[in-house]
Amino acid sequence: MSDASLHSTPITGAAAGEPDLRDYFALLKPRVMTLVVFTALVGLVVAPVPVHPFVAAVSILFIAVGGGAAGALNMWWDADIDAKMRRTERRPVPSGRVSPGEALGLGLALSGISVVMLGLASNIAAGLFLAFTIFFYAVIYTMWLKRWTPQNIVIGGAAGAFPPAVGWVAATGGLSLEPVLLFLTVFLWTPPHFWALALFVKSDYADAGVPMLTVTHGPDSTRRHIIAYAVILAIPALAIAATPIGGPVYLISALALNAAFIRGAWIVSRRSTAVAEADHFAAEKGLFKLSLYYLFLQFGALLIDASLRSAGLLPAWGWL
Ligand code: HEM
Ligand SMILES: CC(C)=CCC/C(C)=C/CC/C(C)=C/COP(=O)(O)OP(=O)(O)O
Repeated sequence: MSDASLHSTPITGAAAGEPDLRDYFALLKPRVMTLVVFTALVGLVVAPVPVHPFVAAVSILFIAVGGGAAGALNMWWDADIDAKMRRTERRPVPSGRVSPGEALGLGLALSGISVVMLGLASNIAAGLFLAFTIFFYAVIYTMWLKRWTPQNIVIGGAAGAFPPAVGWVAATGGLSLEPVLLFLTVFLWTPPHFWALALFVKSDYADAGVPMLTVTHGPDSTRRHIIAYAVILAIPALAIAATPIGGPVYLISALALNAAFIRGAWIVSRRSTAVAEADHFAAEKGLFKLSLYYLFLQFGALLIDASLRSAGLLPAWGWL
């Protein structure tokens, strides 16, 4: 048996059952990927080069397939960790309903298909960028950083931040300031998004031996990190408002959402574990939820400004 298959030995027995299509779909991490794919869609739509709707739809479809492929590779490699955490123990591989080989095969096949199809549908640069993104999540983050350093989320978070830039490259064939700012926004958003959650599922990571910041540096340090990232995040998020893809709707949303996110992070940063435990981590759970609304609404606002612009209702905008 290879190292890799040893690494992802599934639980068998009572927990195991016959797989159905839903198990294979679950390997693609569909819920998390919806937001990833939405950010890629926005990157593609707000780019200054108009894309034929069919090409746009096919490109987004294969970015979604690529994201799913990366999820399957992550679930293949992480089956041993997932088996030790309550949140993840019922996933298809640790529960024994899907074999590690099937998860690996699906991940590799969908990676190949998505990269080639995105390259054909849009351009080679976008295909290569998607391949790099899948590699970054499956290999750099999952196989290397996640088990090695508490900075796993910070560095590995880049994988989840590439998709809007992949969408932009699919439309334009190149990069500029705007996709870099979109990247930075998701990149700096990821640590507070994840650490807020890690504060209330801390014991799970400790049990699985994953060196999350909450485990290695403790909750107080994690709380300070959360407020620091929330404040720095506002810089690229607000800078986008000053570029040609910004607009009044984005500007107002960015001001309101960043203020709300900083406020939520500030409240979390001022709490002790004892206070948090007393109210069942209400503020931490609230911040995690807010993080999801934050990204969805911020990117949604860019779509609204782009629609206003293409309807001729918004003059040229931006000074960056
Ligand atoms: C290294 C980076 C990240 C880590 C470690 C992380 C971790 C997590 C975890 C552990 C959850 C809990 C629920 C679940 O397992 O589904 C979650 C939920 C979620 N994450 Fe992240 N996340 C990361 C990046 C991202 C990115 C880049 C996006 C989107 C742009 C995203 C979107 C979501 C969404 C939409 C949910 C809610 C899913 C649901 O409702 O079940 N995450 N994340
Ligand atoms: C287009 C493309 C290739 C996109 C990839 C997007 C990407 C990197 C998303 C990361 C989000 C995610 C599921 C993190 C979970 O981390 P984890 O695996 O440590 O969490 P877990 O404990 O839930 O498994």
